[in-house]
Amino acid sequence: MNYYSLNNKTHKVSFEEAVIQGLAPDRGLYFPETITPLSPAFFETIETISHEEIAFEAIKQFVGSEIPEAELKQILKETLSFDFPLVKVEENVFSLELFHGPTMAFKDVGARFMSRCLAYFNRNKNQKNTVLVATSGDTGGAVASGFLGVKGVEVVILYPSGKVSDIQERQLTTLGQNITALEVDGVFDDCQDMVKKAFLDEDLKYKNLTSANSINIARWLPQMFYIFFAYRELKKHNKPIILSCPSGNFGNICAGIMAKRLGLPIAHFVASTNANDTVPRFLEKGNYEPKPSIATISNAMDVGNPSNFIRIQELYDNDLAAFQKDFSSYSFTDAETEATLKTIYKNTNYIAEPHGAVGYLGLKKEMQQHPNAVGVFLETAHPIKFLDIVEPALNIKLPIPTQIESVLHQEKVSIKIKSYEEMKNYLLK
Ligand SMILES: Cc1ncc(COP(=O)(O)O)c(C=O)c1O
Ligand SMILES: N[C@@H](CCOP(=O)(O)O)C(=O)O
Repeated sequence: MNYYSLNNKTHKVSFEEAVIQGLAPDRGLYFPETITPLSPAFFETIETISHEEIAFEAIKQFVGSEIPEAELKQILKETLSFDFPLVKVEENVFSLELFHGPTMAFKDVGARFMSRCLAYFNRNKNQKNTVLVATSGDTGGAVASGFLGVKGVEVVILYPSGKVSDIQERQLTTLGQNITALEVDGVFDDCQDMVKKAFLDEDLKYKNLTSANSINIARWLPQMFYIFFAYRELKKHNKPIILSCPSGNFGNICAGIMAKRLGLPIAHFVASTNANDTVPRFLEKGNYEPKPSIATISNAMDVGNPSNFIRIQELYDNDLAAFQKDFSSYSFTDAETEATLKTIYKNTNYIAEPHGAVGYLGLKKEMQQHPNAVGVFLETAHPIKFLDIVEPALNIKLPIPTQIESVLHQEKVSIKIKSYEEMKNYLLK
């Protein structure tokens, strides 16, 4: 399979090159040259197929022959070694819990898949790669865990100082070995801009930089799997499906749209955002006007200029009317989010966290227009990661899961930086 740059469609690379480069030399995101729907027979029997087999069917055309079938299946087996439960929250409303992996964030799947693809491509090479990653909270921890100890790979994580939760910060600053955390005096968008700028920097060419953000197709595409897993469980309801993704950088919802292009019958997508409302404003006014990100209690979605929006526009061929038919986007305040955490708990006993609560709000709003539908919102992280918000809001004490316990008493190690030049100096050292 070839991938083209969204800045120049004549620039094409293989899957391997796209994974190793991360971003195209012209700073464009890579996008698959073709998307071929899966056979109707696959969807007819999906409820009888294992997660690993579903994932293999979904991803194989995007990898092509560059990783042999047996190795790809092994990568998927290791990547998907935990549960993705679909939990009924209320009549016709389900939460797809994506937080049962090693760092309790939905990024675990993409990070584990990408690290294994990179290790496969590097198996006979004597070269080093530097993986750069910008995080607003969760990607950093998942990438740190997914790449820990991977031979020939150095990981550098940029995160906005003071804008991630305590547990998120521990997850990305305490592992050591081949993982370094750079604490940036700025917001997430500054971190993402620094990562993108580094790819164009001739002085850094020899570092073999790649990205482990959703910029990288091997981090982004596996996020399609979740929507297949949800459909596997929801199919029996025989109702139109509404999917709400709590959205920040819009990689997850964009992967959901890819799943629809593969034939998955999702009736409508909802991108639910916090106060960072660049996409809801676009849908309302037709102008894409990014603005600096605003700090909220759903901090991992504090993104003012969502990197994947350009991929979504490509999927709809920049046709706003077609896009609006399939897709809505709503923004919610912190007060609404916190009130919703409380209401869900009071009415159903379900413990959500701020990102999931934003997803729930968007789902409920959209479902008013689809009374015969069944809805699913993504619970993208475990509530423990936001205990400062969840515990006082619900007046409960959350037990500490084992995945989190191990980082709680480790010492934070980070390097504070203020500018691109400081990051570059660190990389050149
Ligand atoms: C917990 C959580 N929820 C939601 C999101 C938003 O996902 P996306 O950036 O793919 O829109 C993120 C960030 O990736 C996250 O970490
Ligand atoms: N929300 C993310 C931000 C980066 O997202 P990505 O999917 O584009 O890597 C985070 O939690 O770090």
